[in-house]
Amino acid sequence: MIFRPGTAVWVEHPDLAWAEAEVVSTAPTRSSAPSTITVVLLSNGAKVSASLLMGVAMRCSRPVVADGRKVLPRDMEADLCGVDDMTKLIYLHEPGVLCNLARRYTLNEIYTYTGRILIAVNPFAKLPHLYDMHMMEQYRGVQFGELSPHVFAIADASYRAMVGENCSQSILVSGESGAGKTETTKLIMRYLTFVGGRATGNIRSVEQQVLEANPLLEAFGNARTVRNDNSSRFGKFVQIQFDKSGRISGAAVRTYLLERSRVVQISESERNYHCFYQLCASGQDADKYKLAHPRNFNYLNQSHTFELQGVSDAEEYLKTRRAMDIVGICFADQEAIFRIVAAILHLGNIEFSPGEEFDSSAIKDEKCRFHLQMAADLLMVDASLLLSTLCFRKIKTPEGNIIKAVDNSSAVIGRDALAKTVYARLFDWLVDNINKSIGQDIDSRAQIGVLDIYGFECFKYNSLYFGSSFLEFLMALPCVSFEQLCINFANEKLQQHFNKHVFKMEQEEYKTEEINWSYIEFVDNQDILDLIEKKPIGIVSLLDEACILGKSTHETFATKLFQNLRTHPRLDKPKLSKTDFALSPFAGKACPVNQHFFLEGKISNLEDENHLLRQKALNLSPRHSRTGVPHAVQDHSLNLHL
Ligand SMILES: Nc1ncnc2c1ncn2[C@@H]1O[C@H](COP(=O)(O)OP(=O)(O)OP(=O)(O)O)[C@@H](O)[C@H]1O
Repeated sequence: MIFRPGTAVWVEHPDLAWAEAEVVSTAPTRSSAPSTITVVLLSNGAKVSASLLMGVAMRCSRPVVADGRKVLPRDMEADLCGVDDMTKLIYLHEPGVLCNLARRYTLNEIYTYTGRILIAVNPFAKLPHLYDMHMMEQYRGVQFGELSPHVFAIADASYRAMVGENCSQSILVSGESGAGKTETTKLIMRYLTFVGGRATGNIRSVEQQVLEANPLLEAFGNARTVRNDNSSRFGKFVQIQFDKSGRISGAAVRTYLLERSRVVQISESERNYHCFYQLCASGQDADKYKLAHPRNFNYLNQSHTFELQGVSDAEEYLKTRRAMDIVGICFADQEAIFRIVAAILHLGNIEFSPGEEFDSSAIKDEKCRFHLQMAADLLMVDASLLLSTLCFRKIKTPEGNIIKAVDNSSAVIGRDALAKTVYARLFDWLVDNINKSIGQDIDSRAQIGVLDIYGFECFKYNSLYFGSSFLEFLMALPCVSFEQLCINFANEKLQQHFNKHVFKMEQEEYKTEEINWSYIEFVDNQDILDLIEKKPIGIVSLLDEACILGKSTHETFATKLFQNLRTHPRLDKPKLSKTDFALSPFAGKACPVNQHFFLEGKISNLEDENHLLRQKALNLSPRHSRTGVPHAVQDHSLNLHL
């Protein structure tokens, strides 16, 4: 593209993302430097700062100097109402796409296609006419693309492909927190039950059953974040199964990547999982488990947000109980579930002080002893055994086991690891029960899977792990956890799947069939996948190795990482740090900030879930049930073989 005076352009803008502009003049280009051009903003830019545009002060309608690389061509003849498929745009670049979506959004058109991909812009308003029965009737069996873009069209296309090609289908719903993934997933399920509804009169439909299980999944898997009061902190794959005649015959819910770190660590203005607050507000049940206001519990009071606007936790508690009834969880199991929730809160209040011996720990005071006793009683384990499990570790050697005391911070890490694991197992147990209630068809002919999973998370800093000494710094960050690495890795995998099917395989086929086509360039992210997962030298393998070696530190890990992978184009070493490393993910092109994985404190902490808990497995065995805890709960949540 040659920019001449008068050329219509988009110019990157610190507040608006992109602003409409027109080229005034171009500076002479030297081959070594990017050309700079002078443009005039077309909008009233009185409040716009020009600091990002080469730092030159800018005022309304005055020419500004812009970095030539941040100026993109603008289609002057683009339809003011936008186009329903982005592939019709003359310039398919970021400002073109955003402008098209914005134009359509102002006309209440929240859906737009990009080929077979549907982009949904969250309306944050109820649009019942978009999803009523009449709308479903309209989209039924209609060729994709014939009607306006709609989530029902996607669902219909996959249903018809499943029936016509006798082949299972998947729909991926991705986006950042609050984008509307869960709502979209529900709409897809509603449409699928509309076209493939079970021909049974009074049996609750699968959609109803999956939806009825939602309050339960949400109570244990959703939390308030800075972006969404009811953010799902887990990925979900709903499989709707169909029989020979295309009728729904069963369903299953699989969950992924529950954000375990949230159980023990929350940022300001966020909340822990809803169930903790619900139980604290439950009145008699809270008294029974010696619970009080959330501000009294370490796992809840790291943030000062205890309530949600317009939500009564006491009422939500009753709804959760009702959902448990619907899903068929008996009263005894329900009691056991909430005992575990209460136990986790008490566990979090167990604090340690230095023990008498060097590098040892002991329970801090009488108050902590009370919480220890409560946690042990609720988990039905021996209190002194629980304490010694937290304050000592067992090291296996060829000569036999060695029992070694651990210092305060290690005891805290062990405590938190225990809380996270107990919670994660409880969540898995709930999902298993929901699946039993919905009923799966193991003989189904084909299925449609809907994957609702968080998109790339790009915070200023994503932490790989942290030591307690680092906590204050971390509290200031929007969100930090090892899980972000896993989430982004999962998204890289999905991107690779997409690349493989949309670009690689398609183009291979053209080649085989000798079809004349022009090769489409795409960013292949295989190299970032290799960087993370390749064995024996990849980030995960090196981390595993560091965890096995007891003496690893962040420095030794970083040294090893750069020794082995320094030349990898996706790995960067920030200049001013010995322990940071930065990855350039697939989505990094769109993110101004690379993801930094801080490695501070002790890397041996990385043992937490795996190694340390395996150690504890040797120490802590559950006491026999005194009050007849149901087997199912013992199997899945109390008897954790810690
Ligand atoms: N199609 C829609 N129509 C109306 N409102 C919507 C729609 N999609 C989303 N919303 C609104 O946006 C809110 C957030 O949506 P949702 O919970 O689906 O986001 P999400 O992408 O699943 O977020 P998270 O990843 O944090 O769980 C919803 O509670 C709802 O108010």
